[in-house]
Amino acid sequence: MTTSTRGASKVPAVLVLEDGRIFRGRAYGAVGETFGEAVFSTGMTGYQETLTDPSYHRQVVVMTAPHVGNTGVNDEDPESKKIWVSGYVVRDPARVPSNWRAKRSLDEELAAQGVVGISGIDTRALTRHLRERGAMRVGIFSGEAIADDAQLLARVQEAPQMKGANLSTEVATTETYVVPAIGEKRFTVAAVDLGIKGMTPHRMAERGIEVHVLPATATAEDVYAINPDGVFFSNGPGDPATADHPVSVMQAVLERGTPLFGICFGNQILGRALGFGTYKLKYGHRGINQPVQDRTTGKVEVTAHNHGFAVDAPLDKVSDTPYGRAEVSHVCLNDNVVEGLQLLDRPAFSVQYHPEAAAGPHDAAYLFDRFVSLMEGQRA
Ligand SMILES: NC(=O)CC[C@H](N)C(=O)O
Repeated sequence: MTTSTRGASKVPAVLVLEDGRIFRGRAYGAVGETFGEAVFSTGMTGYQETLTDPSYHRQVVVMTAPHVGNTGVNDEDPESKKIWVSGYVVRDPARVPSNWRAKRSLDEELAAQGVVGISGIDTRALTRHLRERGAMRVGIFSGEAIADDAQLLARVQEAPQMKGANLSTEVATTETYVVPAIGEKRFTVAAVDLGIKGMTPHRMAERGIEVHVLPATATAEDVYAINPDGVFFSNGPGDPATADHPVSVMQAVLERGTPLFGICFGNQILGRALGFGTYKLKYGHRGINQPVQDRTTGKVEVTAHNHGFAVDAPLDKVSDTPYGRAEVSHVCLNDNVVEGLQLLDRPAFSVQYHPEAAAGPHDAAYLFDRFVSLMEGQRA
């Protein structure tokens, strides 16, 4: 393991928000420039899993935890093959990473993957700004990329918006691959990859499921070609209002009544498939400490979130949909945002948060068992 002290970089860097607010600090990771949607994560641990979550594609993540990089980077925790965040913002990077699994420092890893970051800025003030004004476009510029403030601001204002962005095919697999069941194989699941995290098929494999991970462009024929016991729709980046293709595939699955489970983007797609709308939250939910109530049991769980959009469905009544009755099964106790949906007449449900929870609490792991029960029910 190396003990790089690059965390104390002297290269100047500047962060420019689209509304003109500017923060000055030092380069962290790669030196250069980057653009994205500024969002904050309240997770105090699990930065490797955050960085490698494909749902963060085109987002610049601000860490509210003041110390980042303390445990370095290992080869076991990534959720995908690369870092997906488009930029990274930290208050006080670790100078000397220390952990028995660490292979290199976070600063080195960001630099090696060409991810531009900034450190040494007041992340608390930045987070409060985003919470008050809402998530917005941002640019980070370091070293020679720094120019006149007005020029940088103009470039940030030209960057693409997250609203209306269709991004799944930019992050998903292009070839189907199979994650084998661990132990005895009990079920086959077709998982439509819209930006899937590695832990999700793993949580299924642990329950005897052989998971066929299909590209985001998979058709209903592709799904049924593997003769699945259940169909899964993953998390993923972008605006669910653009996900017309997965919505139509999901409608075909609902039509046939195959057990169906969706996570995050998958929940938004179920919402749309049932005829509900989706909308952009002011600043979203990102972190591993969000309280959610499972209204089917009354239990409250602490959960991992990463979403900037949400489903617009009534909380207080059962809705009639083309696929039978549907209800909101889970709700966020901070702000009453819809966190889960379930059908009452067909074996289908979804959650807006992350029961695979890496990093994070394991309170919601029971949802994978619910999916298994639906598949068992279908066989009985
Ligand atoms: N993690 C996810 O699947 C995120 C879904 C969607 N891109 C959102 O921001 O709400």
